[in-house]
Amino acid sequence: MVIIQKPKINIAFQEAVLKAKKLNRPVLFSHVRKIDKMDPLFFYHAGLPLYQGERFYWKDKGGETTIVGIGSSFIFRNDLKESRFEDMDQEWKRFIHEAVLDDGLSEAATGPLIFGGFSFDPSQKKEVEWTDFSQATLQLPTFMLTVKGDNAYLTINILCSSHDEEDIIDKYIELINDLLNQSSLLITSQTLKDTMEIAPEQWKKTVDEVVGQLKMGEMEKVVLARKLKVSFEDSPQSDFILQNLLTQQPDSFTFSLEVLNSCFLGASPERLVKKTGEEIFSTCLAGSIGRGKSKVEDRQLGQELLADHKNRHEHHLVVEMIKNVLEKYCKDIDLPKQPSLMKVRDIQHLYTPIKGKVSSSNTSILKFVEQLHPTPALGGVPREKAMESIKESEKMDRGLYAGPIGWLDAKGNGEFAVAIRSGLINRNHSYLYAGCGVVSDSNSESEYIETKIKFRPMLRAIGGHEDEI
Ligand SMILES: C=C(O[C@H]1C=CC=C(C(=O)O)[C@@H]1O)C(=O)O
Repeated sequence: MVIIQKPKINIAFQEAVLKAKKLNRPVLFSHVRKIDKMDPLFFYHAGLPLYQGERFYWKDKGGETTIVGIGSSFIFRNDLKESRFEDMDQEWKRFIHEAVLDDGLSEAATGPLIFGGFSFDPSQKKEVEWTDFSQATLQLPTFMLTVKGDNAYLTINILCSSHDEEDIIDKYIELINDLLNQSSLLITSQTLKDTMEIAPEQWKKTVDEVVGQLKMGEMEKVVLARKLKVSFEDSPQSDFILQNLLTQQPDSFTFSLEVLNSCFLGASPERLVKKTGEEIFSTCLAGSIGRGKSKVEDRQLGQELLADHKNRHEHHLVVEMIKNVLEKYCKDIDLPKQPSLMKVRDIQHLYTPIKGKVSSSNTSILKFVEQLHPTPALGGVPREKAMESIKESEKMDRGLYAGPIGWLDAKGNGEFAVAIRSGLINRNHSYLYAGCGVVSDSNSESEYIETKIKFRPMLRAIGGHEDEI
């Protein structure tokens, strides 16, 4: 059963081949077509086993856009500490400038785009479990499904060389049809062997020490994180975890980035930035409390959070910083005066959305990512001192946890979430991460409990139970 029809190609393809000849290097040919709607997870799963280690999944928070990539036509990596955002932006611009786009549809989130993540702190000493990732790792998928509302699109990205024949496109279409025809959504679960909190007592002591420094006025806020190590009988499949995240955390950004033998995935409530033409959206999310067992208790907890001085202070620092960045590049800033509540399954947060209009619409989203990361929701205030404190006191490599994860297209539009409520799968192990904002009146025991709550979404999704920690 053929699912996707062969295109009537195509002058554009011939143009790409001619360009490759002239430039004497491969040139990207990108073709987009509308297809019948399908389950994005089915598409992701169809990438196995051929494209194991070369897949990604992205669903935005409102569920308006889902983008899934299988196969990697090109992988952009960067390990430079200071300039990774700027370099990535330049490299992508150069690459896309030479490309030949056959995208008459030209819808956002279709056509050539790169998806991936940036590490939290490139100056942190890399731990072995993060070996497969660079400080910036973004994939240009070979096959990409975009689902927006009732519409679905397939993008095919081919790196053409001078001697490619036109029928290469037919071969790609045959391949994707074969993969889809052979696939089913039979996803196997996995058995957890062991769950281990890494040095929890030491972590509490560290929080106390940092609180001491905050009281002396050395800093205003530091976000401290810790990790859980989980062992499995066999190497866990990201498909299973992703399926769980999608059903268990429907109101979050859901992402998966498979690279070689690793997969980084999660369900984050926090947008870092979205850019659509001149419109910029960001989110201030900081200050947390659990969910109530009843509606009444839940509402009471929410009111308690809204009135809590410590949490309001933590939140205010994030609002100020994001506002300052947006004011540098945008006009018509829209910022509510008071935070509201964002409720997800296990936790509720203080939440302030912020938007503006960028003065120059060809400013790439990566400019905003560079300026915003890390906000004080993940780093602290002042930024540099807090980053040093995190590096010194956490004694772990956050890797992509708490970093920006998302996509950008040929026009520099896109969306990045903050990769929290996330974890890394590496062979038979999984590493889950959770952190919390520490201010001068923080209490280490309450912060510890807060991180326990923040582990829950991933722990549940990998097949574990919250009582295990
Ligand atoms: C650092 C995390 O959460 C951040 C985002 C929202 C609320 C936070 C808080 O209340 O501390 C944190 O700043 C995490 O989930 O690992």
